[in-house]
Amino acid sequence: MSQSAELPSQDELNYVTSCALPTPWAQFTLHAFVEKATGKEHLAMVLGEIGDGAPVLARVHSECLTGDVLFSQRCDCGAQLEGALKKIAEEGRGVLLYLRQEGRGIGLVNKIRAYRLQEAGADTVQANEQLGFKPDQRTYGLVKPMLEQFNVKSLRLMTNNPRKINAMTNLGVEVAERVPLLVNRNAFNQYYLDTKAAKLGHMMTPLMPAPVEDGAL
Ligand SMILES: Nc1nc2c(ncn2[C@@H]2O[C@H](COP(=O)(O)OP(=O)(O)OP(=O)(O)O)[C@@H](O)[C@H]2O)c(=O)[nH]1
Ligand SMILES: [Zn+2]
Repeated sequence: MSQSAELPSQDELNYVTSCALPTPWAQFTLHAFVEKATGKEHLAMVLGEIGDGAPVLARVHSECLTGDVLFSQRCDCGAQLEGALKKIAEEGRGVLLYLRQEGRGIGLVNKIRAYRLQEAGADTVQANEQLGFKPDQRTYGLVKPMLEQFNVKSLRLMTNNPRKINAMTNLGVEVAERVPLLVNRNAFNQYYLDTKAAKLGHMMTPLMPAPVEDGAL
């Protein structure tokens, strides 16, 4: 996505269709969008009446195929995805946007390259930089037109990432409340989570300054 994608515009996105999506926790409605510039297919999972003006429990989730689908313990993405859907189901109302910006925007193959550099000693930020990328290449401009589709203007946003909250505010999407989403800290991802807290500003307490031991991954 270009910088101009930060500007809210329905012109960037086609709303296509929807279907029922039963999950272990609730039956959501799955909505499909196509980004005009890239052809990328973005998704929204909706539960309950979200267009009534009251702040909506929401997760803006960036694709992580390894964590969301392949059960990777290197990160917290899969557990955050499940945790967010469970919370929405418990309340009976909410939305999860699934944005196709894998690997903080560098793509799946490059993320695997970055993981290999991390096995050689780089942290998650250094690995991106060694590959010539910014630590986080993501943009959130599509969130605005996706939410407009459902008449949602205010979020109770499940995130630990202050830059995501700022991005929403800059788009004109109100974050009425931040809901922490601290799940699945484990031996394989504690250094990654601590690096996110120390270098990317994520709101979680760094506990382990030392890197993962050789051979742990
Ligand atoms: N480049 C890169 N991307 C990663 C790495 N680990 C996870 N990701 C990607 O990071 C994205 C998730 O970002 P996070 O920083 O974990 O979380 P966040 O979405 O910014 O913040 P939260 O809302 O608190 O979850 C997904 O797109 C993952 O594929 C990594 O080591 N390198
Ligand atoms: Zn992940």
